[in-house]
Amino acid sequence: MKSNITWHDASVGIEHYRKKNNHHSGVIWLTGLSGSGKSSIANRVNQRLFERGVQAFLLDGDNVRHGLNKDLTFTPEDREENIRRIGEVAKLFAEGGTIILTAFISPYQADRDQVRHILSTGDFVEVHVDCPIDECEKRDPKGLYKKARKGEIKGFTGVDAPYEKPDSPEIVLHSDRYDEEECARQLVSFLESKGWI
Ligand SMILES: Nc1ncnc2c1ncn2[C@@H]1O[C@H](COP(=O)(O)OS(=O)(=O)O)[C@@H](OP(=O)(O)O)[C@H]1O
Ligand SMILES: Nc1ncnc2c1ncn2[C@@H]1O[C@H](COP(=O)(O)OP(=O)(O)O)[C@@H](O)[C@H]1O
Repeated sequence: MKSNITWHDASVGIEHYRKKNNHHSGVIWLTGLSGSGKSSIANRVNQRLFERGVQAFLLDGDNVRHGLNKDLTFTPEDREENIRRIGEVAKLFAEGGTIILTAFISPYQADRDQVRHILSTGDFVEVHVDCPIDECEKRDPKGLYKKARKGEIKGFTGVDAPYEKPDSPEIVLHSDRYDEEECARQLVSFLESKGWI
């Protein structure tokens, strides 16, 4: 597979982009149950960064599954491949100087670790959007828990498929205790404290 493929180093690299943008670049990886608030929080953070002139971009679960990953299902193997591809895409964005926010359930620690390890140390921020399943189920913004409880969706995360909480995330957002605005504020101030922005 790997033979006949040559790596090309570009003359403009990650440090040039960072210098031009005047901020760090890397991957802000939000993980959590469906309905925990990943998309809402990531969207607000992206908006805040944009308003500050930061080169930021949001990759969101449902949208990626409509395009790049539309061939993938929700088996453990396909979720792994989903996260692997997203990780590679996120890495390219980071190399181009962007702060990329991703909002995927990404239920397996090993898959999240794999993404962490393809990035340079410190360039991957694992964000646990922590919300108890009963609260997620109460919100049920897309009616999917209802369907899963009725058996109309099989292998739904938190119902009949696992969610492995992050072992050591860089930050935990308690989206059951704090509203969207406050969770977004906490994440932005974390990025400030790390000198990313
Ligand atoms: N079986 C099953 N389990 C979990 N989620 C399901 C399932 N089927 C469809 N959906 C919808 O797909 C969204 C999750 O896609 P992800 O790409 O984030 O999932 S994963 O990271 O590969 O596990 C998820 O979106 P969010 O609610 O935004 O998390 C659901 O809307
Ligand atoms: N603190 C909070 N953070 C994020 N979303 C919240 C919060 N409190 C309530 N919500 C609501 O919960 C729902 C979460 O949906 P969504 O952002 O799509 O979650 P996910 O992407 O994790 O599936 C939205 O309707 C949102 O308005």
